[in-house]
Amino acid sequence: MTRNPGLPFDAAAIEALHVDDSEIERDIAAFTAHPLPEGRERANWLLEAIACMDLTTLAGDDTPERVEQLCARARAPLPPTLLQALGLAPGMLKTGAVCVYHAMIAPALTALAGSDIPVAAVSAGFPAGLSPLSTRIAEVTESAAAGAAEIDIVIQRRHALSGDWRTLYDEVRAFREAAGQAHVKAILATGELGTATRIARASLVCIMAGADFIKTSTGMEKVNATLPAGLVMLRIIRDHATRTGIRIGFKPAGGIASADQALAWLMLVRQELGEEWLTPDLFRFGASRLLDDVERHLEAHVAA
Ligand SMILES: O=C[C@H](O)COP(=O)(O)O
Repeated sequence: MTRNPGLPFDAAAIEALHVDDSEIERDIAAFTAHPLPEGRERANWLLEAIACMDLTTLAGDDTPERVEQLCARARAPLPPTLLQALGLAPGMLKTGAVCVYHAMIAPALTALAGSDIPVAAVSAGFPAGLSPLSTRIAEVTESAAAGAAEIDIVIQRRHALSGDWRTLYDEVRAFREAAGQAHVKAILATGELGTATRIARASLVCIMAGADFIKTSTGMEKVNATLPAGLVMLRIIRDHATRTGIRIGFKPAGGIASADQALAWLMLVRQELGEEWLTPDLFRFGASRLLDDVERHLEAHVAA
């Protein structure tokens, strides 16, 4: 996975960003008019969705046993018979990562020992990001020290809502430093940011501050991952890659529970960034329920 070195804070570049909400809605309407892949192509994309999935459990009643079961599923996401029917050898398919709260990092690491599946931990006051900055930084430090290879930090929405981009930049930069060698995914909570321009600016600020990935949502907002918000983020990632040559990852998360939703996200990323972005290094789904529906659709494909 590539590391984002970040850029110095650039107020002028942030203020210069304006995105027309109606233009985004229009572009999404045109995109959704295209049919989704069918047949074997559809099955192949669904397998890619599994490989790019951060298989997630973020519940107050999580236990080590539940996390062990999740990790077993991350190692072997589909039943052997289905895998075989799809032409894949045992062990050829795994999820991109397992995503848990800090308290579940240790059981996840134990359950994933010997595999190369990374543990991602949500952090920085997840899901609202409203605890003191020192507490949020310490949480990131502790999760990295506990062995999380990826840290999903949430931004404090009020900085974006009030246009305090410097404070947002400084905080994400501090999380980046606290994460050490771990990769940082910055969660924007786009459903709470209100406008396309704000989503674009928050995306750019997190990228400037050194986020390796930008992620739509925590899964806990009233509005989670939406295609219009995703489109805005993808275009910021594209512009950044054009200007700097640095590839930032993208993680839609929250409410993505059906195979058709997953396919739509994959096709949107392919349209905006190209197929080279559709690898676990640059693209992840954050999802707690998606795998069940993807499995059902693959079973139906094999049975057809
Ligand atoms: O980061 C991942 C999200 O919390 C997952 O949301 P979900 O439970 O709606 O799939």
